[in-house]
Amino acid sequence: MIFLQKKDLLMRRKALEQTLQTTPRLNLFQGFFQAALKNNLPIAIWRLPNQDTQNVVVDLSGQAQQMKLDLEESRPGFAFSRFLNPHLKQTYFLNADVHYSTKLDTIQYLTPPHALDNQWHQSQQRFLQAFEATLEAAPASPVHPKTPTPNRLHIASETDYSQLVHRGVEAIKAGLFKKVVLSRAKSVDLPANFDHVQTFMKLCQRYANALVYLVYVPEIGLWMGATPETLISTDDQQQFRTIALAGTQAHNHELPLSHTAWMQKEIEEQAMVSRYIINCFKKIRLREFEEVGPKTVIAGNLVHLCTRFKVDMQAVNFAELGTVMLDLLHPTSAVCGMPKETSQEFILQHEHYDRAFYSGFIGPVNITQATHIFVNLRCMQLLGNQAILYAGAGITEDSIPMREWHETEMKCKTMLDIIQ
Ligand SMILES: C=C(O[C@@H]1C=C(C(=O)O)C=C[C@H]1O)C(=O)O
Repeated sequence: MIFLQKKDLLMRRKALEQTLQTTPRLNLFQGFFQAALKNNLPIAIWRLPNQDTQNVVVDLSGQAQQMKLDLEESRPGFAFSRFLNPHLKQTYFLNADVHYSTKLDTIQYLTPPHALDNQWHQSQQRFLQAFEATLEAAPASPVHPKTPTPNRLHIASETDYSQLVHRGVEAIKAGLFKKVVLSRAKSVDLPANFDHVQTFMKLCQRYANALVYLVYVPEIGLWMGATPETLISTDDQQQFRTIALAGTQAHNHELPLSHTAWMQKEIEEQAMVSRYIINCFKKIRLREFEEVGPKTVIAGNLVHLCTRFKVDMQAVNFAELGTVMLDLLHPTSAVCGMPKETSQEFILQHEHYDRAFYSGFIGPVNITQATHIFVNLRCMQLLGNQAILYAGAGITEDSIPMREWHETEMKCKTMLDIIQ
Protein backbone atom coordinates (compact mmCIF):
# COMPACT_ATOMS: atom_id res chain seq x y z
CA MET A 1 0.00 0.00 0.00
CA ILE A 2 2.73 2.43 1.05
CA PHE A 3 4.75 1.28 -1.92
CA LEU A 4 1.87 2.14 -4.27
CA GLN A 5 1.39 5.52 -2.64
CA LYS A 6 5.07 6.25 -3.02
CA LYS A 7 5.05 5.27 -6.67
CA ASP A 8 2.03 7.44 -7.30
CA LEU A 9 3.72 10.33 -5.54
CA LEU A 10 6.90 9.99 -7.54
CA MET A 11 4.93 10.00 -10.79
CA ARG A 12 3.02 13.06 -9.69
CA ARG A 13 6.27 14.87 -8.85
CA LYS A 14 7.73 14.01 -12.23
CA ALA A 15 4.71 15.23 -14.15
CA LEU A 16 4.83 18.45 -12.16
CA GLU A 17 8.42 19.21 -13.12
CA GLN A 18 7.36 19.83 -16.72
CA THR A 19 4.43 21.98 -15.72
CA LEU A 20 6.75 24.16 -13.61
CA GLN A 21 8.79 25.11 -16.62
CA THR A 22 5.83 26.16 -18.74
CA THR A 23 3.79 28.00 -16.11
CA PRO A 24 4.23 31.79 -15.64
CA ARG A 25 5.77 32.78 -12.30
CA LEU A 26 2.70 34.53 -10.96
CA ASN A 27 0.52 31.47 -11.58
CA LEU A 28 3.08 29.18 -9.99
CA PHE A 29 3.19 31.21 -6.80
CA GLN A 30 -0.60 31.56 -6.79
CA GLY A 31 -0.67 27.76 -7.05
CA PHE A 32 1.66 27.25 -4.09
CA PHE A 33 -0.22 29.79 -2.02
CA GLN A 34 -3.68 28.40 -2.76
CA ALA A 35 -2.54 24.81 -2.18
CA ALA A 36 -1.08 25.77 1.22
CA LEU A 37 -4.26 27.63 2.23
CA LYS A 38 -6.45 24.75 1.15
CA ASN A 39 -4.47 22.30 3.27
CA ASN A 40 -3.96 24.64 6.23
CA LEU A 41 -0.19 24.55 5.82
CA PRO A 42 2.30 27.25 6.78
CA ILE A 43 3.99 28.84 3.76
CA ALA A 44 6.73 31.45 3.25
CA ILE A 45 7.46 33.20 -0.04
CA TRP A 46 10.45 35.53 -0.29
CA ARG A 47 13.03 37.27 -2.44
CA LEU A 48 16.40 38.40 -1.07
CA PRO A 49 17.74 41.92 -1.70
CA ASN A 50 19.36 42.50 -5.08
CA GLN A 51 18.39 39.09 -6.38
CA ASP A 52 15.88 37.96 -8.91
CA THR A 53 15.34 34.49 -7.42
CA GLN A 54 12.01 34.02 -5.67
CA ASN A 55 11.58 31.17 -3.21
CA VAL A 56 8.77 29.35 -1.55
CA VAL A 57 8.79 26.85 1.30
CA VAL A 58 5.82 24.90 2.59
CA ASP A 59 5.80 23.08 5.92
CA LEU A 60 3.86 19.85 5.43
CA SER A 61 3.52 19.08 9.13
CA GLY A 62 0.71 21.64 9.18
CA GLN A 63 1.83 23.06 12.49
CA ALA A 64 3.61 26.26 13.31
CA GLN A 65 6.49 24.94 15.32
CA GLN A 66 8.00 27.11 18.00
CA MET A 67 11.54 26.26 18.92
CA LYS A 68 14.87 27.57 20.10
CA LEU A 69 16.58 28.73 16.95
CA ASP A 70 20.01 27.24 16.43
CA LEU A 71 21.19 28.29 13.01
CA GLU A 72 24.09 25.89 12.74
CA GLU A 73 22.01 22.83 13.67
CA SER A 74 18.74 23.78 12.06
CA ARG A 75 17.12 22.01 9.12
CA PRO A 76 16.55 24.22 6.08
CA GLY A 77 13.53 26.42 6.64
CA PHE A 78 12.19 29.87 7.37
CA ALA A 79 12.32 31.63 10.74
CA PHE A 80 9.71 34.09 11.96
CA SER A 81 9.94 35.73 15.38
CA ARG A 82 7.99 38.14 17.48
CA PHE A 83 9.63 41.25 18.89
CA LEU A 84 9.59 39.48 22.24
CA ASN A 85 11.57 36.25 21.99
CA PRO A 86 13.93 35.75 24.94
CA HIS A 87 17.02 33.76 23.91
CA LEU A 88 15.37 32.93 20.57
CA LYS A 89 13.41 30.18 22.36
CA GLN A 90 10.02 31.04 20.87
CA THR A 91 10.99 31.31 17.23
CA TYR A 92 8.44 30.04 14.75
CA PHE A 93 10.08 27.78 12.22
CA LEU A 94 8.66 26.61 8.91
CA ASN A 95 10.46 23.50 7.72
CA ALA A 96 11.38 23.50 4.04
CA ASP A 97 9.57 20.22 3.38
CA VAL A 98 8.73 21.58 -0.04
CA HIS A 99 11.12 24.18 -1.47
CA TYR A 100 10.83 25.77 -4.87
CA SER A 101 13.19 28.43 -6.21
CA THR A 102 12.86 30.17 -9.55
CA LYS A 103 16.62 29.82 -10.01
CA LEU A 104 16.62 26.02 -9.93
CA ASP A 105 13.12 25.84 -11.38
CA THR A 106 12.51 22.58 -9.61
CA ILE A 107 10.85 21.48 -6.37
CA GLN A 108 13.00 19.93 -3.68
CA TYR A 109 11.40 17.67 -1.11
CA LEU A 110 12.85 17.07 2.33
CA THR A 111 11.51 14.43 4.67
CA PRO A 112 12.12 15.18 8.33
CA PRO A 113 13.85 12.37 10.23
CA HIS A 114 10.88 11.79 12.58
CA ALA A 115 8.19 11.72 9.86
CA LEU A 116 5.80 8.80 9.73
CA ASP A 117 5.99 7.49 6.20
CA ASN A 118 2.31 7.10 5.65
CA GLN A 119 1.15 10.43 7.02
CA TRP A 120 3.97 12.21 5.30
CA HIS A 121 3.16 10.88 1.88
CA GLN A 122 -0.48 11.68 2.33
CA SER A 123 0.27 15.24 3.29
CA GLN A 124 2.60 15.67 0.32
CA GLN A 125 0.06 14.03 -2.01
CA ARG A 126 -2.74 16.33 -0.84
CA PHE A 127 -0.58 19.38 -1.23
CA LEU A 128 0.64 18.48 -4.71
CA GLN A 129 -2.88 17.55 -5.81
CA ALA A 130 -4.16 20.97 -4.76
CA PHE A 131 -1.15 22.63 -6.38
CA GLU A 132 -1.72 20.84 -9.70
CA ALA A 133 -5.43 21.61 -9.63
CA THR A 134 -4.79 25.36 -9.23
CA LEU A 135 -2.24 25.35 -12.02
CA GLU A 136 -4.70 23.65 -14.34
CA ALA A 137 -7.47 26.12 -13.64
CA ALA A 138 -7.43 29.02 -11.22
CA PRO A 139 -10.15 28.22 -8.65
CA ALA A 140 -13.41 30.07 -9.22
CA SER A 141 -13.62 30.77 -5.50
CA PRO A 142 -10.11 30.92 -4.01
CA VAL A 143 -9.61 29.84 -0.39
CA HIS A 144 -9.17 32.79 1.96
CA PRO A 145 -6.43 32.78 4.57
CA LYS A 146 -7.29 32.52 8.26
CA THR A 147 -6.70 35.87 9.84
CA PRO A 148 -6.69 35.67 13.65
CA THR A 149 -7.45 38.99 15.33
CA PRO A 150 -4.33 40.71 16.64
CA ASN A 151 -3.76 40.80 20.34
CA ARG A 152 -4.22 44.20 22.06
CA LEU A 153 -4.50 46.13 18.82
CA HIS A 154 -4.54 49.89 19.31
CA ILE A 155 -4.46 52.35 16.45
CA ALA A 156 -2.62 55.40 17.74
CA SER A 157 -3.78 58.86 16.65
CA GLU A 158 -1.24 61.61 16.01
CA THR A 159 -1.96 62.95 19.51
CA ASP A 160 -1.50 59.51 21.12
CA TYR A 161 1.80 58.98 19.36
CA SER A 162 3.08 62.51 20.05
CA GLN A 163 2.32 62.02 23.74
CA LEU A 164 4.19 58.72 23.69
CA VAL A 165 7.23 60.38 22.08
CA HIS A 166 7.04 63.22 24.59
CA ARG A 167 7.09 60.67 27.42
CA GLY A 168 10.07 58.97 25.80
CA VAL A 169 12.00 62.26 25.60
CA GLU A 170 11.19 62.99 29.27
CA ALA A 171 12.47 59.55 30.28
CA ILE A 172 15.70 60.15 28.34
CA LYS A 173 16.12 63.55 30.01
CA ALA A 174 15.55 61.87 33.38
CA GLY A 175 18.46 59.54 32.55
CA LEU A 176 16.47 56.26 32.23
CA PHE A 177 18.06 55.45 28.86
CA LYS A 178 19.72 57.19 25.88
CA LYS A 179 17.48 56.07 23.04
CA VAL A 180 14.15 54.32 22.65
CA VAL A 181 12.38 53.27 19.45
CA LEU A 182 8.67 54.00 19.75
CA SER A 183 6.21 52.50 17.34
CA ARG A 184 2.56 52.43 16.41
CA ALA A 185 0.02 50.58 14.30
CA LYS A 186 -2.06 52.10 11.50
CA SER A 187 -5.11 50.54 9.90
CA VAL A 188 -6.00 50.81 6.21
CA ASP A 189 -8.75 49.30 4.09
CA LEU A 190 -7.65 46.98 1.33
CA PRO A 191 -9.05 47.42 -2.15
CA ALA A 192 -11.76 44.88 -3.07
CA ASN A 193 -9.50 43.21 -5.66
CA PHE A 194 -6.49 42.92 -3.33
CA ASP A 195 -4.41 39.86 -4.19
CA HIS A 196 -1.66 38.61 -1.85
CA VAL A 197 0.64 37.01 -4.39
CA GLN A 198 0.27 39.83 -6.89
CA THR A 199 1.12 42.32 -4.14
CA PHE A 200 4.21 40.26 -3.28
CA MET A 201 5.29 40.49 -6.94
CA LYS A 202 4.70 44.25 -6.97
CA LEU A 203 6.79 44.63 -3.82
CA CYS A 204 9.62 42.68 -5.47
CA GLN A 205 9.56 45.00 -8.45
CA ARG A 206 9.39 48.17 -6.45
CA TYR A 207 11.91 47.39 -3.69
CA ALA A 208 14.93 45.76 -5.31
CA ASN A 209 17.22 46.08 -2.29
CA ALA A 210 14.83 44.82 0.38
CA LEU A 211 13.97 41.37 1.64
CA VAL A 212 10.44 41.01 0.29
CA TYR A 213 8.30 38.34 1.93
CA LEU A 214 4.83 36.92 2.37
CA VAL A 215 4.33 34.51 5.27
CA TYR A 216 1.22 32.62 6.23
CA VAL A 217 0.86 30.50 9.34
CA PRO A 218 -2.75 29.49 10.11
CA GLU A 219 -2.37 30.14 13.88
CA ILE A 220 -0.67 33.50 13.31
CA GLY A 221 -2.17 34.85 10.12
CA LEU A 222 -0.64 36.61 7.20
CA TRP A 223 2.28 39.03 7.19
CA MET A 224 3.97 40.78 4.31
CA GLY A 225 6.83 43.25 4.07
CA ALA A 226 9.83 44.76 2.33
CA THR A 227 12.53 45.27 4.92
CA PRO A 228 15.90 46.95 4.36
CA GLU A 229 17.54 45.75 7.59
CA THR A 230 19.81 42.67 7.74
CA LEU A 231 20.04 41.38 11.28
CA ILE A 232 22.53 38.63 10.60
CA SER A 233 23.57 36.70 7.54
CA THR A 234 26.03 33.85 7.05
CA ASP A 235 26.86 32.49 3.60
CA ASP A 236 28.51 29.45 2.05
CA GLN A 237 31.85 31.32 2.12
CA GLN A 238 31.59 31.48 5.93
CA GLN A 239 31.15 35.26 5.90
CA PHE A 240 29.09 36.73 8.73
CA ARG A 241 27.40 40.07 8.12
CA THR A 242 25.29 42.54 10.06
CA ILE A 243 24.43 46.23 9.69
CA ALA A 244 23.72 49.26 11.88
CA LEU A 245 20.81 51.04 10.23
CA ALA A 246 19.23 54.21 11.61
CA GLY A 247 18.50 57.83 10.79
CA THR A 248 15.70 58.47 8.34
CA GLN A 249 14.77 61.06 5.74
CA ALA A 250 12.77 61.14 2.52
CA HIS A 251 14.74 60.07 -0.54
CA ASN A 252 15.45 63.08 -2.75
CA HIS A 253 15.81 61.61 -6.24
CA GLU A 254 17.46 64.76 -7.59
CA LEU A 255 20.39 64.59 -5.18
CA PRO A 256 23.31 62.15 -5.51
CA LEU A 257 23.24 59.87 -2.45
CA SER A 258 26.68 60.97 -1.31
CA HIS A 259 25.39 64.56 -1.03
CA THR A 260 22.74 63.67 1.55
CA ALA A 261 23.17 65.84 4.62
CA TRP A 262 22.45 64.41 8.08
CA MET A 263 21.64 66.22 11.31
CA GLN A 264 23.56 65.62 14.51
CA LYS A 265 20.52 63.81 15.96
CA GLU A 266 20.52 61.14 13.24
CA ILE A 267 24.30 60.75 13.24
CA GLU A 268 24.26 60.09 17.00
CA GLU A 269 21.24 57.81 16.76
CA GLN A 270 22.94 55.62 14.16
CA ALA A 271 26.29 55.69 15.98
CA MET A 272 24.49 54.19 18.99
CA VAL A 273 23.39 51.23 16.88
CA SER A 274 26.97 50.74 15.61
CA ARG A 275 28.26 50.94 19.16
CA TYR A 276 25.69 48.40 20.26
CA ILE A 277 26.91 45.93 17.61
CA ILE A 278 30.56 46.49 18.53
CA ASN A 279 29.67 45.91 22.20
CA CYS A 280 28.10 42.58 21.23
CA PHE A 281 31.36 41.63 19.45
CA LYS A 282 33.25 42.68 22.59
CA LYS A 283 31.09 40.45 24.79
CA ILE A 284 32.33 37.43 22.85
CA ARG A 285 35.88 38.82 22.59
CA LEU A 286 35.71 39.10 18.83
CA ARG A 287 38.17 41.71 17.61
CA GLU A 288 38.63 40.90 13.95
CA PHE A 289 35.76 42.48 12.14
CA GLU A 290 35.54 44.74 9.12
CA GLU A 291 33.53 47.95 9.53
CA VAL A 292 32.49 50.12 6.57
CA GLY A 293 30.44 53.29 6.84
CA PRO A 294 28.29 55.00 7.81
CA LYS A 295 26.99 55.58 4.30
CA THR A 296 23.62 56.74 3.04
CA VAL A 297 21.52 53.90 1.66
CA ILE A 298 18.15 53.84 -0.10
CA ALA A 299 15.18 51.98 1.37
CA GLY A 300 12.20 52.53 -0.91
CA ASN A 301 10.95 56.09 -0.50
CA LEU A 302 13.48 56.74 2.31
CA VAL A 303 17.21 56.91 2.99
CA HIS A 304 19.03 55.76 6.12
CA LEU A 305 22.55 55.78 7.49
CA CYS A 306 24.16 52.36 7.37
CA THR A 307 27.39 50.84 8.71
CA ARG A 308 28.28 47.35 7.48
CA PHE A 309 30.10 44.79 9.60
CA LYS A 310 31.72 41.63 8.27
CA VAL A 311 33.51 38.73 9.96
CA ASP A 312 35.33 35.84 8.35
CA MET A 313 34.05 32.99 10.54
CA GLN A 314 36.72 30.61 9.35
CA ALA A 315 39.57 33.02 10.10
CA VAL A 316 38.27 33.65 13.63
CA ASN A 317 37.37 29.97 14.06
CA PHE A 318 33.83 30.75 15.23
CA ALA A 319 31.32 28.50 13.45
CA GLU A 320 28.40 29.40 15.78
CA LEU A 321 28.83 33.15 15.35
CA GLY A 322 25.45 33.44 13.57
CA THR A 323 23.39 32.06 16.45
CA VAL A 324 25.47 33.73 19.15
CA MET A 325 25.17 37.15 17.52
CA LEU A 326 21.48 36.76 16.73
CA ASP A 327 20.86 36.04 20.39
CA LEU A 328 22.97 39.02 21.50
CA LEU A 329 21.70 41.46 18.90
CA HIS A 330 17.95 40.95 18.93
CA PRO A 331 16.27 43.33 19.57
CA THR A 332 18.92 45.82 18.43
CA SER A 333 18.92 49.46 19.38
CA ALA A 334 17.57 50.16 15.86
CA VAL A 335 14.18 48.81 17.01
CA CYS A 336 14.39 48.79 20.82
CA GLY A 337 16.82 51.27 22.35
CA MET A 338 19.92 51.81 24.36
CA PRO A 339 20.44 50.31 26.90
CA LYS A 340 18.31 47.40 25.80
CA GLU A 341 16.67 46.38 29.08
CA THR A 342 15.38 49.76 30.27
CA SER A 343 14.25 50.88 26.82
CA GLN A 344 12.43 47.58 26.27
CA GLU A 345 10.68 47.96 29.59
CA PHE A 346 9.56 51.45 28.58
CA ILE A 347 8.22 50.13 25.26
CA LEU A 348 6.24 47.36 26.96
CA GLN A 349 4.77 49.76 29.48
CA HIS A 350 3.97 52.71 27.27
CA GLU A 351 3.30 51.68 23.67
CA HIS A 352 -0.10 50.23 24.69
CA TYR A 353 -0.26 47.67 21.95
CA ASP A 354 1.37 44.37 21.02
CA ARG A 355 4.07 44.72 18.35
CA ALA A 356 3.58 41.03 17.56
CA PHE A 357 5.94 40.19 14.67
CA TYR A 358 6.77 43.80 13.81
CA SER A 359 10.43 44.46 14.76
CA GLY A 360 10.88 40.75 15.31
CA PHE A 361 13.05 38.86 12.82
CA ILE A 362 12.40 36.91 9.71
CA GLY A 363 14.20 35.02 6.95
CA PRO A 364 15.51 31.83 5.36
CA VAL A 365 17.74 29.50 7.38
CA ASN A 366 20.21 27.10 5.74
CA ILE A 367 18.60 27.42 2.34
CA THR A 368 21.26 26.76 -0.31
CA GLN A 369 23.84 26.86 2.48
CA ALA A 370 23.08 30.40 3.56
CA THR A 371 21.07 32.11 6.28
CA HIS A 372 19.64 35.61 5.89
CA ILE A 373 17.77 36.96 8.88
CA PHE A 374 16.24 40.44 8.66
CA VAL A 375 14.52 42.75 11.11
CA ASN A 376 10.82 42.71 10.32
CA LEU A 377 10.24 46.36 9.32
CA ARG A 378 8.10 48.09 6.65
CA CYS A 379 5.59 45.33 7.13
CA MET A 380 1.88 44.73 7.52
CA GLN A 381 -0.47 42.14 8.89
CA LEU A 382 -3.34 41.29 6.57
CA LEU A 383 -6.79 40.82 8.07
CA GLY A 384 -9.58 40.13 5.59
CA ASN A 385 -10.30 43.47 3.99
CA GLN A 386 -8.02 45.46 6.25
CA ALA A 387 -4.25 45.77 6.73
CA ILE A 388 -2.44 46.76 9.90
CA LEU A 389 0.76 48.66 9.13
CA TYR A 390 3.52 49.02 11.70
CA ALA A 391 6.27 51.63 12.01
CA GLY A 392 8.51 53.17 14.63
CA ALA A 393 11.11 55.90 15.02
CA GLY A 394 14.26 56.24 17.09
CA ILE A 395 13.69 58.74 19.89
CA THR A 396 16.58 60.64 21.41
CA GLU A 397 16.81 63.66 23.69
CA ASP A 398 16.42 65.94 20.65
CA SER A 399 13.29 64.32 19.20
CA ILE A 400 10.37 66.51 18.18
CA PRO A 401 7.08 64.54 18.47
CA MET A 402 5.48 65.90 15.29
CA ARG A 403 8.59 65.01 13.23
CA GLU A 404 8.66 61.49 14.60
CA TRP A 405 4.98 61.06 13.70
CA HIS A 406 5.79 62.22 10.20
CA GLU A 407 8.71 59.76 10.02
CA THR A 408 6.44 56.84 10.95
CA GLU A 409 3.95 58.02 8.31
CA MET A 410 6.74 57.94 5.70
CA LYS A 411 7.75 54.45 6.82
CA CYS A 412 4.14 53.26 6.47
CA LYS A 413 4.17 54.52 2.88
CA THR A 414 6.51 51.65 1.90
CA MET A 415 3.49 49.32 2.13
CA LEU A 416 0.77 51.92 1.47
CA ASP A 417 2.19 52.85 -1.95
CA ILE A 418 1.75 49.26 -3.05
CA ILE A 419 -1.70 48.50 -1.72
CA GLN A 420 -3.56 51.68 -2.62
C1 LIG B 1 11.82 51.22 13.46
C2 LIG B 1 11.88 51.27 12.13
O1 LIG B 1 13.05 51.50 11.43
C3 LIG B 1 14.29 51.57 12.10
C4 LIG B 1 14.50 52.88 12.69
C5 LIG B 1 15.10 53.89 11.97
C6 LIG B 1 15.16 55.30 12.55
O2 LIG B 1 14.75 55.48 13.69
O3 LIG B 1 15.57 56.23 11.85
C7 LIG B 1 15.66 53.65 10.73
C8 LIG B 1 15.74 52.40 10.25
C9 LIG B 1 15.34 51.24 11.06
O4 LIG B 1 16.45 50.73 11.72
C10 LIG B 1 10.68 51.03 11.29
O5 LIG B 1 10.81 51.03 10.06
O6 LIG B 1 9.60 50.85 11.85
